Amino acid sequence: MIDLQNVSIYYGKGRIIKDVNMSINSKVLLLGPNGSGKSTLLRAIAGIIPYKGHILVDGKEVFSLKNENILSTNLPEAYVLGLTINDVIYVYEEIKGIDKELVIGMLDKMGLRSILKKKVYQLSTGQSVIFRDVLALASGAKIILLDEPFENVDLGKRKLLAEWIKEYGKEGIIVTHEIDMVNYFKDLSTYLIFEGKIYGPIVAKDFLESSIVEGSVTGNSLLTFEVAGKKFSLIRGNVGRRVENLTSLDRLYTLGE
Ligand SMILES: Nc1ncnc2c1ncn2[C@@H]1O[C@H](COP(=O)(O)OP(=O)(O)OP(=O)(O)O)[C@@H](O)[C@H]1O
Repeated sequence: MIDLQNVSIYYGKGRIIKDVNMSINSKVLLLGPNGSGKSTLLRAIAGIIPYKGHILVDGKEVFSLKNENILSTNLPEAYVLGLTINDVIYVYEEIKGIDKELVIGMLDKMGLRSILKKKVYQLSTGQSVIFRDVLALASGAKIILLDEPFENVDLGKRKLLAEWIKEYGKEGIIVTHEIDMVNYFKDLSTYLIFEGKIYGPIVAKDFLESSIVEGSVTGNSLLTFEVAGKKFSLIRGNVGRRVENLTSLDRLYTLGE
């Protein structure tokens, strides 16, 4: 269970995350446009950056969790040391107990067995994203935080990756700014983030099937949110612009009627 209580995050004097409260005990989507604070929030939940308020993971403040409970797939040491993918898998198996056969099997299914002998810095951007996704998913972790897991991943590989994301880990947050990808997760609860404030949850299917109108709509509203001082509502039916037809999230709040 991830419990955020009055969480604010600052970079210098700028408050990027603004007094967020949310409780998560399943897998959820976190959607928001560029710069809205998605990665910042995820980093704080992972215990990487400081925050104000409380972030409790299964009742414990995230800062107090020991390193061995947390698996990061950032791999900076692997870059510096010139490790191969095989080396990294070996190290994670020895130290973190990840399922080596599962990792290799997943890479195989992605058509990426050939990367095993490559050094981490030799991977293409998409290969690197897939490898890090696979490491996280095969880690056996109960809670998995994924920041843009589909970025630079071929369209043909996205479906399989989405299936694994649904299958592995009991709880977690999947961050994306791609509305298209929400189609793979129609049953999941979805949170929206705009200008550091969280709105939701709304079921992903309802989100896709809703229309956006400007202003606060009572009665018919699935979710109301605020961007730059203006209120917008997601409503059922085909009154305004359908969310599923939008290509990107920044258009969501500029299309109010
Ligand atoms: N280290 C930092 N120092 C100062 N400001 C930062 C730092 N990292 C991020 N920011 C700022 O915080 C805001 C939120 O950034 P964040 O990376 O969390 O956004 P995001 O929602 O993940 O965006 P994207 O979809 O583009 O990845 C942005 O305005 C960004 O410029």
